[in-house]
Amino acid sequence: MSNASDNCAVKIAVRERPVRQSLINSKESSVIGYHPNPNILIVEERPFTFDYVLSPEVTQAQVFEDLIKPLVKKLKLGFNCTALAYGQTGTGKSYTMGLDSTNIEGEHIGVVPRVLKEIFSAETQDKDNTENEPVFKREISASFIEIYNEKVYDLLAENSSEPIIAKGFRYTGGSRKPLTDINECHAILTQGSKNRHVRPTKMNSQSSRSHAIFTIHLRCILRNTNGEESIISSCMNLVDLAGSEGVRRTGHQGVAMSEGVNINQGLLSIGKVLQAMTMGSKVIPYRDSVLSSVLQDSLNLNSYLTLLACISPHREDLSETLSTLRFAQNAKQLKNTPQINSIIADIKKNAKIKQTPYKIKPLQNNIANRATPLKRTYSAINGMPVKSVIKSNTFCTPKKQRAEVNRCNQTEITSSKRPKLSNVAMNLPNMAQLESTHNRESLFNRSSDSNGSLLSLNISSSTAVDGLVNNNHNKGNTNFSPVIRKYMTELESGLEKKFIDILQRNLHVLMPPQTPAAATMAPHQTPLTQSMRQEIKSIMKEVLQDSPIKANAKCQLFNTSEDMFKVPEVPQGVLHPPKTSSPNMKSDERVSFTETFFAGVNTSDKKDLNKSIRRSRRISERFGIAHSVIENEFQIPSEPINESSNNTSYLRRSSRRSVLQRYAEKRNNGRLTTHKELDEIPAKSETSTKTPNNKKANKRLKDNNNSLISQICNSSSTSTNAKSRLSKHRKGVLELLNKGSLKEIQILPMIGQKKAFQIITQRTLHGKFKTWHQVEKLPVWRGNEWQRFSEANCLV
Ligand SMILES: Nc1ncnc2c1ncn2[C@@H]1O[C@H](COP(=O)(O)OP(=O)(O)OP(=O)(O)O)[C@@H](O)[C@H]1O
Repeated sequence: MSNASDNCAVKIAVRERPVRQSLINSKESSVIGYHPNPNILIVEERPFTFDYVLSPEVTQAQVFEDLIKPLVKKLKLGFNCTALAYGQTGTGKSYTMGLDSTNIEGEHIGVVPRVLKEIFSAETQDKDNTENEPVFKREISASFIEIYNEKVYDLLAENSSEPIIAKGFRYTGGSRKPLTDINECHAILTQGSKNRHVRPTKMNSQSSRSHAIFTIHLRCILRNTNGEESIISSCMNLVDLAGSEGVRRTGHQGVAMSEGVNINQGLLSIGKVLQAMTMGSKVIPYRDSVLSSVLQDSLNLNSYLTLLACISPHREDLSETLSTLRFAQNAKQLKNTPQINSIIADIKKNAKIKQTPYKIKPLQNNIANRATPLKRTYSAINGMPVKSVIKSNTFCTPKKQRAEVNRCNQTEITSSKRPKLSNVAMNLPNMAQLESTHNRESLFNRSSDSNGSLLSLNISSSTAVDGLVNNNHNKGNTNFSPVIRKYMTELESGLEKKFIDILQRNLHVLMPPQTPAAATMAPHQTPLTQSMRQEIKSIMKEVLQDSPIKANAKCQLFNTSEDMFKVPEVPQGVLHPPKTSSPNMKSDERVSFTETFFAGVNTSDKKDLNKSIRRSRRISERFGIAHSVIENEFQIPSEPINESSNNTSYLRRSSRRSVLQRYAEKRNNGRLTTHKELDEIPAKSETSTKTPNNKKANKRLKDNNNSLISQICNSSSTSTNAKSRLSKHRKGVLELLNKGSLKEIQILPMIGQKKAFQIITQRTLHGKFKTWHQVEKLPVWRGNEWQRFSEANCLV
């Protein structure tokens, strides 16, 4: 057996079960091979690497020591933890987790009873250990539920045969039984295990037909020498998933078969959740099944996760074994960043904190939510790792907890060669500090670091910048200015959160350390540096772009003159109005193009301009004009302006798009291509002149597109009245939506493949769209998508 660091948030282990009794005489050799490297397992000559590889000889006690005991430590420190047993039916998941009531004592005792024993024995030790910060009170409770046929059953309830939650409802928790000693634990474990749905199958005489979740809730009330109390609450989910199974092998029919289908569906949804988490998706498909929705609070990036994949040594189980190993390997990609969120959650219980106008939770959550794999590394605050920020925001931690936080921070920083931040973690405000300030900002007040870096977010010691913050030292209450508050009430709730978040993230920029000169000035006279202006501008842009606030509001918001937001002059030679007498474009084409392209384009904004350039490409396709003509005509740069090094995504997307287009053209010609051939195809404009086959395809495509599009162009040119031109244009676009193919509809700005598909589906369902109102009411638009679509297509 190998080991992984205790600090690693995700641990993946594989355990091979012993040979089944029924096959013991077959003398068949195991399909599982072991490598000299203890982390590597070989199946059919394919190596798989895991944190722990457990052979059949590994005992239950060793499994607990290596995999679960570290989780118990984290649980006591206030982290949420999850241990998940996954694998084929009959591979020992229930045996390992200890949820099968026959193995509650002796050497075969499983994970759950061992965890409970550990918690109770640790409690006694803690009481004896005077060095630790005193735990005034510790409350342990447990809940035990199962998910059977997409319904949740409370195994500890009196009437456990009645489901408590069915699909579509949000699970809020089963009944919690308080535990005071180990005997009570055994009693509830036996009770719950007996109530589980079990059925003998061809593979396992005691096969669990449900996913079981045993949750241990721990709530510690700490009281320091001053009599101040703080609460840590955390939970540990011990999950015994039902075994994946093929109907063919279990030979099930009827109810048993539908059980199997539901089991597999639940497991599939867990796989999807883990995959979405590893990919850093914003949307995690928790709602796909009851199992994933119940595990929503434990299967996230904020908790410690140990996955135990159970496999069989038998050749007949090989495909299931490989599938389990693949599942475990995918889960290995997870990079969780656990937090002691339970303390933060408990802060709101403090009455004094409750009085503060702006909540702590949104910011904490925002930082936490940003901790996706992509964004996890740095927070917006001074490049501090998000983990450090969150941890340094925790306070009134017991000694052990603080030491743990420091250790985590230091490990992380040294490993990534970041500037030393240990003093941030060391300077955690304690309860007394909190009491003395008892305001929202105390959470963000970090002692400034020795280098005088921007770590100092101490609002009360900074000068308020241009009315942004209204300091009132006497009242001990620092707050946003009334101006900001006024506009914040106008913001939609989602935007308000975003606004607070952005402001708070940027406070260090808005409030530089007080200089002697600045101190003598009235707040509204405090000079704004160029970088501050830029920062404020970007904040405002981010916040206000979708908001209903009037344009001049931003000036009032920052109590400053309009020139702060003055846009720089249009860069020369970047984008020019159309030439009036170019032989390249027909006048009607120019009118339509100008209308479409210049609508809402802010030429001074590079980002906006780049967007427009992309749009110009789509529009040129729509008008069937070579893009080079439009580029010449309007002097649009052929490549977007480099905003920053990370702006290559556009280029990548564009090149991918062109490859796809070229591929589609080849396919239209009825020829299958290899990638090599594909690379040899010249770009679209060239193909039309060089390859006869492609020429044909191009013509066909172009004709299709342009028959509809030309109507828009022609109609625009014939009318002189702007209003009637607009209505004709709207009609033309509507016709495109009504008649266009998937590809044609995608030509429209703001319409991607998915949206085009949705529109066509709606068209098929309900018939042609007669008015724009019908289009607007389609369920395909989310948020402000409709608005953006209508603006981009000049429909308003
Ligand atoms: N490592 C092991 N050592 C000893 N016995 C084991 C081991 N693993 C499994 N077994 C035995 O194999 C049998 C099946 O195990 P178990 O019921 O835990 O499988 P399971 O994966 O939970 O199956 P299902 O998903 O169908 O519930 C049990 O009788 C158990 O005692």
